[in-house]
Formats: sequence, C-alpha cells, structure tokens
Amino acid sequence: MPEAVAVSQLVKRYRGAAGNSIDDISATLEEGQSVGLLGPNGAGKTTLVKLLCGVTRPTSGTVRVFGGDPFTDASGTKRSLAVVHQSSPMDMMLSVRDNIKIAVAFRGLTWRQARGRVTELVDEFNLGSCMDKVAFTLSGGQQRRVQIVRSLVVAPRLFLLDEPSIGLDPTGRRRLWDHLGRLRAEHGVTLVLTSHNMDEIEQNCSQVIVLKEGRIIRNAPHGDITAEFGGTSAVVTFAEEVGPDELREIAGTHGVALKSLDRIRIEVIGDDLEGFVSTLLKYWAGRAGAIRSIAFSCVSLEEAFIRLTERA
Ligand SMILES: Nc1ncnc2c1ncn2[C@@H]1O[C@H](COP(=O)(O)OP(=O)(O)OP(=O)(O)O)[C@@H](O)[C@H]1O
Repeated sequence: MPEAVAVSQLVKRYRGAAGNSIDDISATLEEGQSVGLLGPNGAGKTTLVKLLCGVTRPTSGTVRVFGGDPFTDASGTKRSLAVVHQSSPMDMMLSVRDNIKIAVAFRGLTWRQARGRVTELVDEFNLGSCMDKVAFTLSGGQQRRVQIVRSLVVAPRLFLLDEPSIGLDPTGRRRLWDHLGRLRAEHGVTLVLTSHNMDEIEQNCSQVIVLKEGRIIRNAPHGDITAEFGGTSAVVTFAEEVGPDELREIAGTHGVALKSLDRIRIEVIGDDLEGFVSTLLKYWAGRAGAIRSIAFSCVSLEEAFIRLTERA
C-alpha cells in the first residue's frame, strides 16, 4: 500500500512554551488505514492533526501527505485533505446554507457543481430542516453536523477528524461512523481521528497510535495493545464473604494478576483463567451456591489504554 502520511523526527514547540507539544515523532500511515489517535489531555493529538493538515508549521522535522508538504502546499496537497477541527470554524451569523456555500467556494467549486453531493450529505446528516437557520441558533450537535458536511463537500483522500463525535446524539454518531466506513470501503479514504471514546476507536480503527507528552508510546493494531495487557479477564462473585489470602494464593498458583479484590468479588486478568476458575470451583466444591457467578470478558481498549499510559 502506498503511504498516505509520513512524519519524520517531527517536533512542534509553540512560541513561549516551556516544552515540546510534539516531541520527535516518526510514523507512516498507509493509504486506506483507519487510525485512532489516543492520549491523555494535552498529549499532543490536536497539535498532530494541525500539523498533518498544514495549519501549523513544524518546529523541525518533516510532514508528508501523499508525498507533499501540507504547510507550504506547493503541490496542492490540501486538495486531497478534509478536516473536522475540534472547535467550529463557521460564521455563526450566516445561515447553514451560506456556511456550506462558503466551504464549496473555498474548494474552488461552483454551487451548481457541488449541489448534488451537498444534498446527499445534508440528507444523510439530517440537516434538511436547518438549512435556512442562522448557525448561531443551532444546537451543539447540529453545528457539529454542519461542520462535517462542510468538510466533505469534496471527497477527500485523507480525512482528519478531531473528536468528531463530541455533541452528536447516538443517531448522529451512527450516521457519522457509517459514512466513514463507506468512505473507507468504497473510496479507500485514509482516516485519522482523535477521540476519548475508546469503544468508538475499537470499533472503527484498525490501528491505534497512543501519544503521551508529545511522544508516541505505542503504534499498533488495537488487538495487539489489548493482548499485551492480558487479553481476557474474569470476575467471580461469591455468595458470602471469603478470605482474601486464600484467593491471593489461588491466583498466585495460576500466575493471574489481581485486578480488584474485595470480600465477595474478585477480578483477575491472565492467560490461565480457566485453570484459576477450575481451582476455585474445586476449592468450594463442598459448599453448594458459594460461587454466585463467573463472567469472562475481553480486556477493553480503555482498560489497556489506562494501564499503558500509567505505565509509560
Ligand atoms: N496555541 C498554543 N500555544 C501554546 N501551547 C499550546 C497551544 N496549543 C496547544 N498547546 C499545548 O500543547 C500541548 C498539547 O496540546 P494539544 O491540544 O495538542 O493536546 P491534546 O492531546 O489534543 O489534548 P486534549 O485531549 O485535551 O484535546 C498542551 O500542553 C497544550 O497546552
């Protein structure tokens, strides 16, 4: 697959800042990939998105998008990009229709050329009844939808979305993710998005880049990240209080890690959960009903993310 994005030894330090917001990162993204940028507040996700779309200049290092420099835009790189920024850059005193028309004009198209595509997008994001309203009077979620439509008036090859689902209701989120899925499947669009919603990232991104303090601490398929943290967990609930020491001893025998332990509930993570549970069952074999329930579940990306960023 050809490269959609390549960043090399990239550094961004804002004027007057004490440290680097992006601190020497290198990575490549293949065309058609769907990449989630994760990281705690202030990790540098928005700064990286701004560097990728060329609205801010790197302090050092290089950014290439389809081989071109998005900041100088010498080879027209920006034509292949669409961006949904975290904050809304529309004119709040104009109608939705005029805001969309401005986006169309910025992309060098006439309204006549864009109207068919805009109509489809407006229907898809359920904005038909808002077209003549002044943007100022829209709800936060409606403004977000307008932003998404504005960013998509031209089909992009790389779509950058900074926390796109903030403010969207469940239907709006579903429509957004369906649309993004189609852009990828039918047009091979590369997606890079930030979100604090791990479920969204887990469901929609094949690759995850975790940032912390401006550095990449992990760049891997999300399955690899969750597998690194034990893969599966088990929660055993007891009908009555049990001694923590004996539970610790049984867990130790099977090499599983205790995630939480109180008097009637234990949660463990590890490779030999079946062995652990079967020892538990034998241990309490003579006391019918002593174990109330046993539930297995995969370690979520959220859980893995918390442990990864704490460890880093
Ligand atoms: N214009 C700016 N001037 C100075 N410092 C900035 C500017 N923009 C961001 N920063 C700093 O750069 C660092 C990274 O900020 P950034 O917005 O990229 O983080 P983020 O990962 O997107 O955070 P969040 O999850 O809170 O949106 C932070 O320390 C922030 O204070």
